[in-house]
Amino acid sequence: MHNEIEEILFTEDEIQKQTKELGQTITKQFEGKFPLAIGVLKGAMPFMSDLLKNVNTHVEMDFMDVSSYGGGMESSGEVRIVKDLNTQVKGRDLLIIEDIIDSGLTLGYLVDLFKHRGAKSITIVTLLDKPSGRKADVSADLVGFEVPDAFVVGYGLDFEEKYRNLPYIGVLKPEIYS
Ligand SMILES: O=P(O)(O)OC[C@H]1O[C@H](OP(=O)(O)OP(=O)(O)O)[C@H](O)[C@@H]1O
Ligand code: HPA
Ligand SMILES: [Mg+2]
Repeated sequence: MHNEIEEILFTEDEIQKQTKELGQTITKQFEGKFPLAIGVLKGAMPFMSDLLKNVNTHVEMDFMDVSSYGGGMESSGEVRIVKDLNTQVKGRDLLIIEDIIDSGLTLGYLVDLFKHRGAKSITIVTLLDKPSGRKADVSADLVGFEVPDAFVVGYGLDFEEKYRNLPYIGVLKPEIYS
């Protein structure tokens, strides 16, 4: 698996350090509130797990499974709900947790949906931001790292459902996806 990676962009240590800082910021922002932390499956799972261990105030957790890449490298442009929340968002402070914002179509869809459902506030935290990919006018409130215009894998991010279990973020060797 590791020999299929061309370059490591962010090491496990760098991710852990950044995650700790994001956790501290979120702690300050939500102290005394009881936000609903929404992990966007599947990609956000490792980041959500590490991030929330660094948040020192009460949070409720829920998950939404949406998919638009179907395993490949291009968004179909159609966001499909695979699993909805179990929790009502009306009147709640939401913390949406993403692994990456690329075209922004996934996040744009979720923000519209949660506004429509009557969320009190929506805060977005993403481990990675790829501004060069943007098609929808959305941005995160908190960003771990900015990534260049490349398809990245690891730490939750997949190519054809593989590489999510890498402990770092990297770029695949071209022969893997060509
Ligand atoms: O900004 P966008 O272009 O919409 O891309 C970002 C979204 O795409 C990926 O999810 P994907 O649909 O691949 O599902 P997965 O998390 O199960 O891999 C990623 O985890 C984000 O949720
Ligand atoms: O660069 C990416 N890698 C993996 N999944 C993704 N989903 C959107 N962009 C990406
Ligand atoms: Mg994916």
